[in-house]
Amino acid sequence: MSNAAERIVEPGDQGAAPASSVEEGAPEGELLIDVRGLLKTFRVGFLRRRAVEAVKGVSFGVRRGEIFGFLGPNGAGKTTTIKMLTGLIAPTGGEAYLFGARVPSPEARRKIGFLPENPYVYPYLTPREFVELCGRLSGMRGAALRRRAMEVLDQVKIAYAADRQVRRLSKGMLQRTGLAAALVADPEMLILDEPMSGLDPVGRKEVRDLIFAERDQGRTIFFSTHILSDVEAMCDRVAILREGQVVVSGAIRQLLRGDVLRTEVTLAGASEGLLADLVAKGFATTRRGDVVVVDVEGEARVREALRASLAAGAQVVEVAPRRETLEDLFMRRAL
Ligand SMILES: Nc1ncnc2c1ncn2[C@@H]1O[C@H](COP(=O)(O)OP(=O)(O)OP(=O)(O)O)[C@@H](O)[C@H]1O
Repeated sequence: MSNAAERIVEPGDQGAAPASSVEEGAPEGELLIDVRGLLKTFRVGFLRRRAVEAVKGVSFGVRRGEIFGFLGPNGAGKTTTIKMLTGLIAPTGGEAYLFGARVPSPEARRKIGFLPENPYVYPYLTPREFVELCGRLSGMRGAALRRRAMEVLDQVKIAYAADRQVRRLSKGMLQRTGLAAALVADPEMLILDEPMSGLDPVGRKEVRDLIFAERDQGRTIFFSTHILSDVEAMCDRVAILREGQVVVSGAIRQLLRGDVLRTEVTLAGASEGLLADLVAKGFATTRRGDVVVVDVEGEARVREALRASLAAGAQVVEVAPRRETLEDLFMRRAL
């Protein structure tokens, strides 16, 4: 599929920085992140220097008020791109702008709350001390800082451990402390590198809700992940990265095919004879407990599967149309 709101980059296409980092047809709005043709090559090895092209001409844009997902498998270049955006490392080529200022920009950096991939939190500080320290580094002071620090610790549900030393916290608790630190200075935008990592299912849901709540408060959120369902459930727009390049970007609603791709027909009481007949007719069948699921492509084939099943005395438990998911798109485009 190709439409105006989707940009597809062919492998090897590392041309000059594009004139616009946002795909045609994307909603209007102030561009808070504007990445154009960003490149990063690392030199590795001591005696024989080898080049690792981590980011090979990445472009995308994030508008004010969006939740933007930066998606890609391990090693795709997400963290390297985020490090360049936040000024932690210098690009080898290309340009990136935050709030209209070319990075690295200390003024733009002050408007951002950043959660690194593995937040380093001083082990002998407590979450309260660490978050207050981050607030002080952002110019906050006194009672207002103390109040705000407790407020964000409470928001990320770590207030109960506010005075425990960080070295005694679990990975998920550390992640929450890092999130509180990103929020403390009331930033206009959050840049979160793998915010759900290390969290259990309840923790993931809480962080998802927190991201929605922050967006409702007017914050823009850019986060990286390799978890497709998080992106599908949360993001307005995405960029999918593979081997250092954006392979697909656009609005989730426009990227996913709205039409029915497949239908799953669930049968109870399907005899071995019926299963053999369905397989002979070219249907894929899977036994799940005491039911059988028949995977059907195309409406005419649904009727054929249903006719054969009913004629053989099976009971139809469910007929479920399946639309394209982000996982399907990812498989189609990113692998
Ligand atoms: N400092 C470095 N020196 C050499 N190579 C590096 C360095 N940092 C990253 N890389 C390489 O760059 C590539 C991209 O890594 P990066 O960490 O940006 O990927 P990622 O998409 O964030 O992956 P993950 O989801 O596993 O965190 C990888 O091949 C990685 O080994």
